Amino acid sequence: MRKKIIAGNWKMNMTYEEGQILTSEIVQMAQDEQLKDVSLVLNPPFPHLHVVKKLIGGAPNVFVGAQNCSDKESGAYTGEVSAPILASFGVNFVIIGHSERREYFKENNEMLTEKVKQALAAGLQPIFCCGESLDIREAGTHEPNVKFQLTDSLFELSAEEISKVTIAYEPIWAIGTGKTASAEQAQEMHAAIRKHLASKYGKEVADSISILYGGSMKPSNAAELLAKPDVDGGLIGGASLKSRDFIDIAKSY
Ligand SMILES: O=C[C@H](O)COP(=O)(O)O
Repeated sequence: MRKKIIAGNWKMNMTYEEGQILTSEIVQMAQDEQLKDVSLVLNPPFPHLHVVKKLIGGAPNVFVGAQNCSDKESGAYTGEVSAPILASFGVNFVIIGHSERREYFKENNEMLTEKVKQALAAGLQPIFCCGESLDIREAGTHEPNVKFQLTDSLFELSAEEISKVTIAYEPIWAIGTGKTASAEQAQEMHAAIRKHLASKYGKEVADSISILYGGSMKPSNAAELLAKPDVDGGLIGGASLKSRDFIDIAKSY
C-alpha cells in the first residue's frame, strides 16, 4: 500500500501571522477520521518552519517540509540552508527540483542529485519534482523528457535510497495556470514514471514509491485525478493557501 500524500507548497507566500493561522486551521481539520490515512505535508518558506513544526505538535498525519535545501552539507554558502540544519529543526520532507527552482535559479540535474543525497543523508524525505514544458508536451516528447530527468538525477541512488523518495510529476504548463492535466494525461505519465523506475529498481520498489501530481489541483478536480491508480497524492500550490481547499483536496481520495 503506497502512502497517500497531500503536500502544500506555499511558495513565497504567507506572513508570519498568516502562516500560523493557516497551520492551526489545517491541524484542527486534519483530525477528521476521513484523513487518518493521508499524510498532509506543509511546505512553508524557511522562516516559518520552526513555528509550523510547533503548531503541528503531535498531530499524527501532519508533517512539515521545506521547499529547497542546499547541495552542500555545511560551510560558507551565504543564504543557503542545508539538509542537516532542516533536520535539526524537526523538518520531515524537502521539495527538490521544483520547476521554479530549475528555471529561476538554474538548478540542473547534477545539482539535484547532490540535493537528494544531502536530504537522504540527513534523514529527510525528498519530494523530487519532474515535468515538461508546454513546447515539449506539444512536440510529443514529454515521456522521454521526464524519464531523462529521473535517470539523470536519481538513478545513481541505491534501491534502499530511492524507496525513501517521493516523486512529484508537475507539467509546467499546468502550474499556476488554472490549466490542469486531464486525469488521463496524469495517469499516463505516472504509469510511465513507475514503469521507468521498475526498469531500474524492479517492480516491487517502483510499486512502493508514491507519485504525486502537481499543477492547478483544486477541490473541483482532485477526486478525478486521485482516483487514477498511479496518482498517489498531490503537490498543491495556490489551493494550499486556503485551509478549506487544502483539506477538501485531501478528502477527495
Ligand atoms: O508545487 C506546486 C505546484 O507548482 C503547483 O502549483 P499550483 O497548484 O498553484 O498550480
